[in-house]
Amino acid sequence: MQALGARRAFLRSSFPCSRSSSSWKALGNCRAPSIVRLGRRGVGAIRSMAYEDDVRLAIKAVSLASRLCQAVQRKLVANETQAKADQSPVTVADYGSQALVSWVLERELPPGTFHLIAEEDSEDLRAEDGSEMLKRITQLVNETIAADGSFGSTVLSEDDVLTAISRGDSPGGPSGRYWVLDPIDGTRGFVRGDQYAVALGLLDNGEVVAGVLGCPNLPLASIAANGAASDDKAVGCVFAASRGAGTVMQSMDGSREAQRVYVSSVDDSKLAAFCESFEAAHSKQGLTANIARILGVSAPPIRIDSQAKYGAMARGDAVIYLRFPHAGYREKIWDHAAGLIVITEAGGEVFDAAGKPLDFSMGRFLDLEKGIIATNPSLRSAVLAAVQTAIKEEESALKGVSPL
Ligand SMILES: Nc1ncnc2c1ncn2[C@@H]1O[C@H](COP(=O)(O)OS(=O)(=O)O)[C@@H](OP(=O)(O)O)[C@H]1O
Ligand SMILES: [Mg+2]
Repeated sequence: MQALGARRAFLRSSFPCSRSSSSWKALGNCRAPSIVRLGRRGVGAIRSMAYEDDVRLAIKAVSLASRLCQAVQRKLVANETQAKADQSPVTVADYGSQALVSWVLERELPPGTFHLIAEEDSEDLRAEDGSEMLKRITQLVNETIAADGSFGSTVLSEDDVLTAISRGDSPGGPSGRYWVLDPIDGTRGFVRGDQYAVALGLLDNGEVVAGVLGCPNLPLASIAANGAASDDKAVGCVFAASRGAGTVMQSMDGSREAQRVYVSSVDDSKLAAFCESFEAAHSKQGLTANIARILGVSAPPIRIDSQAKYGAMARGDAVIYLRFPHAGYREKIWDHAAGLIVITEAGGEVFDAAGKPLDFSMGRFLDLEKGIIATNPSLRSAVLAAVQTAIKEEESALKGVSPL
């Protein structure tokens, strides 16, 4: 059995102290919180300390998985893609990412406390024709662990990899702690060579309390549609947030220090930029264009795959996020858990088309009213009103009657 002291020692050796002045870095100072340092942040800051170790561990797990994904994306070969039952592409990286995150969390968390809700399962890999892919995944996982250097001479067997992937089958629910993982969110973007995210959230009694987004292909510089093109071409961002502690962004390779990021405070919707899914099949782009028209938004939409959108918005690249899946689609909690807290801790709000908060307490799915919206508090009521007007117009058009 692993002692808690040993776990803390691992986390500290994995995330050495930093000299940054950001409040997040204060959490990494390897000292107990003092009442003086908490200052006016008060109870919020105290609550955040409850998830300090969890966030460090999540950053470690997501960073490892992001490195595996980045390596695979850079040399993606055709035979590493197979069709899932729903026809979306799944690659060795999806499985490798899930295996790594699951393995790291299980290894470091106190025994009996690890529960994971994750997108992939191991069924296809256990079938006879999955054996080549399993071999390749195991090799990738072991290469990533060896290159990291902080796990000694650990080597995972194929069985270890299958077990780690299978751990993601938790049903979730309203009580207890659940980790929520999308090992590659935006698989289509990943395969296309565009944006994707490794998204890991933590639920405590049905609420998202911490989240980390690894965005290996996202530029560190702003991608705002109307911003000047940056000379900074570096990519690879990690966003981390926990309740009451704010959101930070750091570079994936550790070359740039973590900095606090904030949702834009723009309060005139005409000056707002909005982001949405890259894939028209994933969100109604006609509806979002109408919402933008009602709001007077003139900037073109920023279309990016995955929860990289939430990360980009958390640092101010866009101030409105709109997602309206076509009829019949049920949202999964792993597509929004990490992104939600990255946005809310950066000062934004996330809600559905009825203005209600998202409910993560009902298992693997979110049941919500028609869509997901994020923006800042100043724009909330205008955006919600525009969404509701546009939905009414859409419904009327479908019925062939005037909305008035
Ligand atoms: N039909 C349909 N409608 C709505 N959403 C769907 C649909 N199919 C898939 N998905 C989910 O969308 C996830 C990708 O997120 P985005 O839609 O934001 O990105 S993208 O535009 O697809 O690139 C994507 O996440 P991954 O499966 O992890 O890639 C899916 O969970
Ligand atoms: Mg996803």
